[in-house]
Amino acid sequence: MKLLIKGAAILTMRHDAPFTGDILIDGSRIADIQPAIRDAGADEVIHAEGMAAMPGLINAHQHTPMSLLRGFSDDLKLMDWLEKKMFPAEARMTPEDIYWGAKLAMAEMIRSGTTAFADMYIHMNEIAAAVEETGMRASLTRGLVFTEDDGGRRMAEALDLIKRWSGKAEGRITTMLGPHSPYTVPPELWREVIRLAEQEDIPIHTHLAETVEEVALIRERYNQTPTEYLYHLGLFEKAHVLLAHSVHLNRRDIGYLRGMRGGAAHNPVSNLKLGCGIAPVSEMTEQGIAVGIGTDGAGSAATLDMFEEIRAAAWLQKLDYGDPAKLPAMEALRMATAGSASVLGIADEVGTLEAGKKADLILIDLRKPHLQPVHNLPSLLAYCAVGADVDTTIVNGRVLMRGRRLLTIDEDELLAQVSKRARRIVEGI
Ligand SMILES: CSC[C@H]1O[C@@H](n2cnc3c(O)ncnc32)[C@H](O)[C@@H]1O
Ligand SMILES: [Zn+2]
Repeated sequence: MKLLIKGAAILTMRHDAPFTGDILIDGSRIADIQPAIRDAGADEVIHAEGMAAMPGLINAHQHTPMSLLRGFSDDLKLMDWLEKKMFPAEARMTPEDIYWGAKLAMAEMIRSGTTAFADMYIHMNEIAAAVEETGMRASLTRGLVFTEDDGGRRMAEALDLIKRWSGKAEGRITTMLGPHSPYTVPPELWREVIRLAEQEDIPIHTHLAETVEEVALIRERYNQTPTEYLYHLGLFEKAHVLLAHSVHLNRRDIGYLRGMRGGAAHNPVSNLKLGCGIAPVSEMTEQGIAVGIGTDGAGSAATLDMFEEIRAAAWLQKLDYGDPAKLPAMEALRMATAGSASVLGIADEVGTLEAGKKADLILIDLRKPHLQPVHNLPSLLAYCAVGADVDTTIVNGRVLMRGRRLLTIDEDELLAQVSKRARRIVEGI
């Protein structure tokens, strides 16, 4: 199947300068990308004059089923929010709830231009099934919270996920191991996970240094910063690691991350809403550490619109330094595409628009008052666009949304399932 996109304003992310041109997709990959592609023998043509084409956004840290908990509990400190509200609600979620919650998140992501995401949660078989059906790309992780002995059940589930789903759904699914954080997993289990990750070459997805309370707790327990603690366990040397949040890192901590495989997933809106702080993403990138952008779950972030995150990331760096030159538009867009792809370990395949790469891309309709005139395309996309401006979403060469109509999800059925399940889960909590 050959699909030709004609006349778009193309931002490849490999080069800074946009150009007007055509993109030829053959099967799951980009076959050609040029100012004009003639006689390509395409089965289908999308006329994209007036639209921008860019790589699909990659949400580098998510808990998809938490979309069921959106708006249920806000304005609390992280630990209160997790322990008093989220954990009790999650304990009530059935595998079917997880499936529909994940699908709700995927509908929102496809609608707002996200083509791939990294997810950490429970009941991962149901999430994997939803990924297979919706056509998205995902890195899936069974979250491991070892607050009490569970006889190794959670670890067995984590390994089962990896065995069952790595490389599945036409190669759209990858997997990681997911020790939740330095404060919910004891050192002996961290050692076991790191040993396994090194031995089997499995990446690790974790939360790091999200709050000052976490920093104080790890200081009290181990007399180290959270980053120092994981460094001394050998984490950054032995595995590819996805570090969600990474807010409270000092200069020495950033030094421990230099040369690591993977990188940090910056979650600016969640950090703002939970009052956590501003992650030192400019220092990290200056030190050669890859940084991607994610939303965190909709329970903390509110929406899964990556355009909001791109904007928040840029605003926060400018504010933090009192310098509007910090995190310019192009760099913020690159963070949410190529940066996230590096953190997920899929940068060879996605994150930029290039012949030979997987065809994960979006078309944004610029024919709107808030997106005119087009003086500078990266500036419009980073500072003015919203998820609802996305017209078309393509993953692995397959069109998942066209003209804002979802093609792999029955939204009426989805919304009916979600409303009845969400009410039952939170009742009385
Ligand atoms: C065991 S699956 C993942 C686990 O993470 C919880 N979670 C959601 N948001 C955050 C956050 O910002 N920091 C730490 N943990 C978070 C979620 O509720 C799941 O229980
Ligand atoms: Zn999280």
